[in-house]
Amino acid sequence: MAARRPAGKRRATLAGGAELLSQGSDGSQDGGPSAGSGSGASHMIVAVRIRPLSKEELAAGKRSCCEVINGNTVVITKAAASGVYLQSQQAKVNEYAFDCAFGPDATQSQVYEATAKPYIEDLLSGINVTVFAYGATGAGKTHTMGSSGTTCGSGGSSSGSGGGGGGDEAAAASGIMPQSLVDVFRGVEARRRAGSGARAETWSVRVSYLEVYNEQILDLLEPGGCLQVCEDKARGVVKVAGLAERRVASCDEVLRLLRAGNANRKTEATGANAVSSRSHAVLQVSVTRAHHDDCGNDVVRESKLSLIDLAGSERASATNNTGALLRQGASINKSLLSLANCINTLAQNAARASGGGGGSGGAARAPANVKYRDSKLTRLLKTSLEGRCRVVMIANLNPSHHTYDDSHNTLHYANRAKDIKVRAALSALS
Ligand SMILES: Nc1ncnc2c1ncn2[C@@H]1O[C@H](COP(=O)(O)OP(=O)(O)OP(=O)(O)O)[C@@H](O)[C@H]1O
Repeated sequence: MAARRPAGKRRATLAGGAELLSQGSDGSQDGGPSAGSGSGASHMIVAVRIRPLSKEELAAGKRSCCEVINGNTVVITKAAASGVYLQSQQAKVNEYAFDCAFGPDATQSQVYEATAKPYIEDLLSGINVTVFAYGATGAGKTHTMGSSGTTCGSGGSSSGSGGGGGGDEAAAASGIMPQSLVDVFRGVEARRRAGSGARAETWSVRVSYLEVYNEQILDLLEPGGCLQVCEDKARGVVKVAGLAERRVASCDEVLRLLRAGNANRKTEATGANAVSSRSHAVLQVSVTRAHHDDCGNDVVRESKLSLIDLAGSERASATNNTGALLRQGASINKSLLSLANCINTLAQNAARASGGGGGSGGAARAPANVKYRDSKLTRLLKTSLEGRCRVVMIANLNPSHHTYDDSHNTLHYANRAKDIKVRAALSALS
């Protein structure tokens, strides 16, 4: 389903040393997840998912303003105001092409298989992988990520048979998180069996779960005070000091932790969603492989899968929020705005590095400074966005013509994100 990449790619280097893969002069895009494996160059995969209108929305007369064509293009239409004569008020149709796009009938497993699934092998080879869901409030991010923590059944057990058809079906119905976890444990188990010979490999999986709420980082597994982000520049890693990590042996165990963590997560009923996530939630799954090399030295390699359910972007006028909800909304929007700014700067730097403009007027200029420090969210995502990582962004849309502006903004945002190129590298040895 992902668009394939034609030849003719160019490379450039970002501030901070991240290597970018620039867009071809013909505007062609790099390949989708299926194109990336090992430590080769790849870009940020951007997918769009349009959720179905609910019965209530249909009964209230809401109609869809966007559709998917050709498996990768979203067409969004702004209806003309009735009885208008001005050109500016007439119907507008815009088209945006992505790596893949899913309409309201797409299943959870179709979305997973075309986005995150191909990168699980990369994770097990030592490459960091980040998947995040973006979109307005009520657009379907939590549904897509499966972050409400449904079961993955016996298919997710690292010590199980690897079969567990019923469990697999349950996971497949439950979004990116459970489906990724099933494949992580299955892959670890396969490698454990294959590597249990001469080199005495050991594998372990640990998880942490945090939220960024009102610009504070809070541990969802062991609630307490606010935590600080710290950066190990030498190793190019960002860490959260004091964050609890639990060693886990199965997918079901992770989902139990996820459900317990969700009980601590901030959700509220807003004007736009009855159960609106008011924080950005980050589930990190660290996979560690330890073995002896040919000289008998201990070698430890760790890679992280970061699964992120962002809080919804929202317009105060649409949500009718007041007081604390309004302040939360402002904080959510601030961090999403700083994420958008980082994405814009990275995209401009990529365009400049390729001589493709980005406002530079031709000659390549030094890359602009990317303002990761503007929010906790961008500080956390720094290493994910600037390279050494596989990144998947799934932009979610509520198709209602009432939320046209939100959907159009989301498409615009996702379209910018398409231009960020990241290069995966084997994670630093720990
Ligand atoms: N693909 C889908 N198929 C069926 N129902 C969906 C789909 N996506 C979302 N929904 C439903 O739409 C509603 C809003 O979805 P969800 O809670 O995932 O939105 P959200 O983007 O996470 O919102 P917020 O940012 O406010 O937390 C929920 O009732 C959810 O079950």
